[in-house]
Amino acid sequence: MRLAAEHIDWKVHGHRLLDDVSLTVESGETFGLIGPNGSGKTTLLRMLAGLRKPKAGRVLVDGQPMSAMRRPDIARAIAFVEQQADTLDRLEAREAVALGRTPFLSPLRPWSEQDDAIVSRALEDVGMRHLENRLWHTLSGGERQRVHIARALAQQPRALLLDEPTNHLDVRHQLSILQLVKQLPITVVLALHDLGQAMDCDRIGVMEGGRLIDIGPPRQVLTLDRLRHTFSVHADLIDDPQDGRTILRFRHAL
Ligand SMILES: Nc1ncnc2c1ncn2[C@@H]1O[C@H](COP(=O)(O)OP(=O)(O)OP(=O)(O)O)[C@@H](O)[C@H]1O
Repeated sequence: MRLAAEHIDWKVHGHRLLDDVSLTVESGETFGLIGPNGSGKTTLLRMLAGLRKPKAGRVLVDGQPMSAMRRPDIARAIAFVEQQADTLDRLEAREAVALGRTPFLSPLRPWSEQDDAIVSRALEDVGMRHLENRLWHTLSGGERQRVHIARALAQQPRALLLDEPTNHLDVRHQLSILQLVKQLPITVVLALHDLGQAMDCDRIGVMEGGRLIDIGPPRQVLTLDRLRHTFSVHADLIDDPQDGRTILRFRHAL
């Protein structure tokens, strides 16, 4: 699914949080959104997920204005894993993931074995099958994060939006979740703080003060100048002799 933002503005109390943001994420692409704290990444993701309507500009889903789409159609097409996702206190992990099937259920289309299989697969994909009967409040931060991701996967969306998905994860799960989402044949937009992880995206966009100031392949965008001016760090780019890939080495804050 192709997801686009056209000249999006968003203001709160006269303070402009998004300023004329235009962006197209192609079908099947893994797109990383990076930028310092407060630069507008979450706000933009919420617009792309249809949770907020832009004050000016529009969001397009396969060329169709999102504002003309029905809510259930948006819910079936786009899954969003937020940074501070809801607590699901009285639910077991499996029940929480099963919520991802909600947009597909109706009196004419009740819960089926197929839904069960999709939920099991999603739990498997995030390495949470063995904890599927655990109550939400007994899960660790990283386990909860993986349940949220599984719920989004169970939705079988055509676009998956993730706000700092690796935040609470240990290094093994960071790598496995990123590998997993990158392999998905769907459109993925990730807000990321780890610029090393951003290096693995197909393209990245840089947010600064509510504006999308650069967009392109990671190596082209993450220049030493960009790291200095937008992220206020002094870094070096080092080529890994083993596979030729670029490693970021952060030296110090400016
Ligand atoms: N409802 C709101 N009212 C006022 N200010 C808001 C509101 N929502 C967000 N902001 C402000 O808008 C700016 C952008 O916030 P946003 O959460 O989109 O940034 P971000 O790039 O995702 O940041 P982070 O990396 O810290 O998660 C911040 O300065 C934030 O304080």
